[in-house]
Amino acid sequence: MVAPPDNDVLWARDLHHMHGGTTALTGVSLGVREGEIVAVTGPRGSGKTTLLHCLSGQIVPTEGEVWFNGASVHTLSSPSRERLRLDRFGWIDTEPHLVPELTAWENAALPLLLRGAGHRSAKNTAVEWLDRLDVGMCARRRPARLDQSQLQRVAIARALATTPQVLFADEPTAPLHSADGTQVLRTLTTAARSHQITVILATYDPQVAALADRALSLLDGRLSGAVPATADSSDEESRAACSLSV
Ligand SMILES: Nc1ncnc2c1ncn2[C@@H]1O[C@H](COP(=O)(O)OP(=O)(O)OP(=O)(O)O)[C@@H](O)[C@H]1O
Repeated sequence: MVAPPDNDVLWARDLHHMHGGTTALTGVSLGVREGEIVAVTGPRGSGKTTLLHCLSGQIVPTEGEVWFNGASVHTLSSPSRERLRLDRFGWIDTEPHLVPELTAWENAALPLLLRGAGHRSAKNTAVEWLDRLDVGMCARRRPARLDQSQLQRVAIARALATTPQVLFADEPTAPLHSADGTQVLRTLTTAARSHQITVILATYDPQVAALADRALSLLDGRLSGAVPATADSSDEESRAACSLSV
């Protein structure tokens, strides 16, 4: 095995992955620096979700290596990968997947409680993040009483509450309408920048990718291009505006 470069928080070499008989990734290599926001773009079925699952240790690639902070992930046992995900990574899915019996703040506090945080401190942190995501007023409501946008904001608060070293987001704004999705994403990227959280963001939407520092493009499981994401001046303005409150 070849050790990764020192300045990459995440590094993958020659990833191949098969789902049964379907090839999902073919020879993908990449490095991500600490605090970087990287968009993984590509059409449906191009391998974005599979790449995020391999990088976050949810699945072990059929071939290839994944390294986090200079340590190999692909050789870890399943419980060690689970521990790594709980301690260092955050995950935002397309669907929020909240626990229906818990209130919004209890959902947002859950990863902190699983890490052993005290009840009061976990609640305070969860409520702070709900406030930042404009759903503080929903803190005591259960998921059944929240709309789609509020549910996804709670899921994002839950992912950010632990201040993960790397946050993986798989089409996080797909269920939201365009303006709401853009606003949620700007809040997420601004929060990540101000807390030095590395973000790997899968999206098929070029406007979403434009909020990242850099975009990688997948096609049929292969990296087909790496381009600097082009943020326009209104994005820069909104980043500055959001940084005041997040
Ligand atoms: N669990 C699975 N079983 C069988 N094939 C799968 C499975 N998951 C993904 N695939 C296949 O692997 C390929 C890559 O899928 P993947 O979900 O990673 O792509 P994607 O770019 O994230 O697509 P989408 O945007 O639709 O989620 C596709 O051909 C898909 O049909």
